[in-house]
Amino acid sequence: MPGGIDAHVHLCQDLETGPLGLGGECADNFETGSRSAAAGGTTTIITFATQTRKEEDRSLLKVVEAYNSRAEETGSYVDYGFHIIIVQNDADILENEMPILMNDWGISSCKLFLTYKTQCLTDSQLLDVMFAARKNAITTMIHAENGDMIEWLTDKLEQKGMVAPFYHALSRPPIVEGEATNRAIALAQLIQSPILFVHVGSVLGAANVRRAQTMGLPIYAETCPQYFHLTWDDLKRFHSPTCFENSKMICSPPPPLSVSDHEDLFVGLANGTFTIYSSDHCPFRYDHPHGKPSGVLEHEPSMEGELEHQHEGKELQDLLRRKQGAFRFIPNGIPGVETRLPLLYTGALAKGRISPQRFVELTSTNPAKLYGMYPRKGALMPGSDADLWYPEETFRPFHLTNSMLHHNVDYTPYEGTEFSNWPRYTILRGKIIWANGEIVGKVQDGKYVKRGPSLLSQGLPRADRDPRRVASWLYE
Ligand SMILES: NC(=O)NCCC(=O)O
Ligand SMILES: [Zn+2]
Repeated sequence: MPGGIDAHVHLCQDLETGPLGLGGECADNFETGSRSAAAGGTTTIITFATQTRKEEDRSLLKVVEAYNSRAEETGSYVDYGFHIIIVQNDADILENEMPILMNDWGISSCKLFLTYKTQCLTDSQLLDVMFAARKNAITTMIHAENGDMIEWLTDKLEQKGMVAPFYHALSRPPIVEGEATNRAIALAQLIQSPILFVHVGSVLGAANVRRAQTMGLPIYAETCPQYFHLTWDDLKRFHSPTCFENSKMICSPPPPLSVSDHEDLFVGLANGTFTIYSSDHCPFRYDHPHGKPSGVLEHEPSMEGELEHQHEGKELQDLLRRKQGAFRFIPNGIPGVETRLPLLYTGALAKGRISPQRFVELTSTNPAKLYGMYPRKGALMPGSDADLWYPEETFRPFHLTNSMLHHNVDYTPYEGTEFSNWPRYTILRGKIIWANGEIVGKVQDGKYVKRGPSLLSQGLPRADRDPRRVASWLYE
């Protein structure tokens, strides 16, 4: 199969993923994250360069340079690129720097947030950035959750003492994604802009996407393994519902309520509602004070009467065993770059839910087309990069343990899950980098990928272009 392209990987990133934009420390750098990608059959990753609202981050170009130097510091086992996360609607920057991002850096995608206090944009700010992106053939990616709903519900849950990790999902019921996808679709429709929803995790979100697609709007959606392999029950997997260890399963949007949601989402994988399948690898350690334990350490009531120095090793683990913390302070995100392809193989392809062709589209060809890398990437054709992965022809299923993985995270949400296949070889531009369970590539093998415009968003949408209904006149 063509090498996997994982278009949603957080590495070396300053992550501010709590409802108030609280940060956690990203556990993987380009060395460990790309090593994990290679071992899971992925040959290209697109990671994030993140603007903040600090004055020194006004320039998007400076942000990209800084993130690129993080990649160059260690090197990468697989090819890599960046999406730019934009959190300001600075007119000068958008006008002057977007063309340079596109033409000089080959960064043809930006990500915007409808949640997280430190990142989220208002509707008019969203329109500013989407409009600028559209004019530069840059694809807009949207994290679609209604931040105000989340914050309001979080406050109410806290007032009732419902703060354990298990309650994280109650602060983000499906309507949170439902409202935000609807709103972003309306904004995109208004200014005739293509958008891609990242990590769609609810049946409601998927239905909104499907309805927009049926109207002929250029709306695309990404989904991720956690929405097919975890449910709300996994948020109480460890010991008791109030146990802090359940923070290991916290990501946003949360896993769906039940396996019947999985079945509905599998339909979206098969019928094209979902364009791409990425990991949203967002790694936090459980044994690190700036990883998941922030959920206890940042929560004053949990820390009342505790000694200040209880921040490392066994003492930290002991604290986590005793305290439930509060989900508000737990960084959102779970690891998954290595398990992405084997999980889709096991859960969908091997079970006949999707065809081999669809598998390749979701994991490689469509991300290449969507993010301007096709046909260099995402295809087995003369002239394409020889990026491949080989599933085993006959394979004895096994149960995963975290020690088998190559990331720098001390757990996997899929501990104990049975896998019915795993890559025997991963090949990057003709060079074997993973063979028979061993990394055989070098951390300098990966190269930066300069991307072009999206192939999926070229041309105006077929939907209504009447200037009395939508602002098509903007482009005249
Ligand atoms: N998805 C998630 O829980 N973490 C990644 C950061 C984000 O929310 O975009
Ligand atoms: Zn996100």
